[in-house]
This record gives sequence, structure tokens and C-alpha cells, in this order.
Amino acid sequence: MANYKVVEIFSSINGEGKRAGQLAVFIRMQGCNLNCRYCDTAWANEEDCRYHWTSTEEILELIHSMGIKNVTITGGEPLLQKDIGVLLENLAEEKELHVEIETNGSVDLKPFLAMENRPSFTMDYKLPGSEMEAHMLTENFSCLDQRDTVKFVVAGWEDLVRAKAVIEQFDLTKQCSVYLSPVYGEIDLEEIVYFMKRNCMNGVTMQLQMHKIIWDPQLRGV
Ligand SMILES: C[S@@+](CC[C@H](N)C(=O)[O-])C[C@H]1O[C@@H](n2cnc3c(N)ncnc32)[C@H](O)[C@@H]1O
Ligand SMILES: Nc1nc2[nH]cc(C(=O)O)c2c(=O)[nH]1
Ligand code: SF4
Ligand SMILES: [Mg+2]
Repeated sequence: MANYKVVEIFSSINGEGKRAGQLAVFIRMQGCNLNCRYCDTAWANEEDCRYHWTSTEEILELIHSMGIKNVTITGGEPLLQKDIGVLLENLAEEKELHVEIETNGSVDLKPFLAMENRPSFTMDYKLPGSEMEAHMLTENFSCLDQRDTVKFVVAGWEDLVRAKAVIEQFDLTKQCSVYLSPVYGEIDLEEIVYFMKRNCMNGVTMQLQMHKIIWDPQLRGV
């Protein structure tokens, strides 16, 4: 039986991405292969973080019991779960659901492409401010289409400059949605708008994490 290390399941409005503001069920998995300097869920990556081995059936049942049609799988790094393909296949069969998966840009997406009704990927490209850029697999860009998003979380000017270079090098706005999002509380928000205007960044969306405005940014399960 396929099981997953789940640290929390909750419903909220999605604070990020194309469906920001809509209700979603969040499934957060334990563990990550990266260690972004600013990670807001570092607690979920700790070896001794308490998790619950949860089966595919239990996850499906919970989603149905909540009556919510958007599902966000996150972590930690959800694509590191050994059986994640089984969960994604099962969710893909539920045609009324819209499933998205938040992934850190270091895990190969190819194994998940063949599936019918595959989930939407929101793939981070980690910038210098994360100290994790060396782990990025740029081959992943060619796996993405209009269902998907590349997200750049920016800590400062250097990150903005690098994000622009990557967007241009891979012509990302033609391929998928492209988002710029601030590292919470670190960068002057006006600086992002100024940079976008100065560089005429058409087709790029700036987005703030809505849940950190509504609730205490440290709060879990929202
Ligand atoms: C916690 S991660 C989990 C999924 C996956 N490991 C990843 O990095 O995409 C979910 C999203 O939160 C973002 N994030 C983490 N810490 C943040 C912070 N301090 N401010 C803004 N966004 C942050 C990540 O960049 C990612 O887009
Ligand atoms: N409300 C809310 N929306 C989110 N969208 C992506 C999240 C994540 O942690 O991946 C997240 C989260 O933690 N909370
Ligand atoms: S990849 Fe995601 S979960 Fe892992 S450390 Fe970075 S932001 Fe946190
Ligand atoms: Mg979060």
C-alpha cells in the first residue's frame, strides 16, 4: 500500500499561485533535499518532525469529506515521497479536482508527464538569495506548459536581476505562467514593481503570500 509522510492536512484559501484566493485542501509532506536560507516551513524538513504515515485512500477520503475541489500538495519537497506517483495518478482520476504541486526545481519532472490529467506544477527556480541555485535543474523548464508556473522568490536586487536573466534565457513567459514573489519581510515591495517597470517585464505576475497578510505569518495550518 502506498503511504506518505504527512505533517499536516488543512483547508484554507490558497495564498499563492494561479488559484490564489480560492479554497484549497493542503497536504504537506515531511522532508526536503534543499535548505533555502529563508524557508518558512523549515520545521517540516527536520528529521524529528512528527509526521503521520497516511495512505492514498485516507488522503482521498479526507479531500472528499472537506468538499473542496482544489488540492495543493506541498512540503517540504513533496516529489521526494517514494510513492508520490501513486498519489498523483489517483488524484488525476478524480476529474472534478484541480490538483497542483509545489516543487523546488531540483527534482526531475519527466516521470510525472505521461499521466493523463496530470497535476499543475508550480516550480520554484531558487535564486542566489536562497543559497540553493546550484541545485536547479533547468531541463525541467521544457516539461512545463500553460497549466504550470515558474515562481521566483526574490530576496533583493541581485535576485531580481537573476530572475530576469533566467526568464529571458528560457523565454519562460511564452511557455507557462511566471510569478515573482517576495521573501516575506525581506525586500521592499516597491522595489519589485520598480524593477518590473524599468525592465518592461510583460507577462510576469508579482504576487504576495495572502495567508501571511491575513494571519500571523508564523501560524501553521492556514
Ligand atoms: C515551503 S515551499 C514547499 C514546496 C517546495 N519545497 C518549494 O520550495 O517549492 C512552498 C513555497 O513557499 C515559498 N517560500 C518559502 N519560504 C518563503 C518565504 N520566507 N517567503 C516567501 N516565500 C517562501 C517557496 O519558495 C515555495 O514557493
Ligand atoms: N494558505 C496557504 N496557501 C499556500 N499556498 C502554498 C502554500 C505552501 O506552503 O506551499 C500555502 C500555505 O502554506 N498556506
Ligand atoms: S525547497 Fe521548499 S521546503 Fe525545501 S527548504 Fe526550500 S522552501 Fe523550504
Ligand atoms: Mg507556505
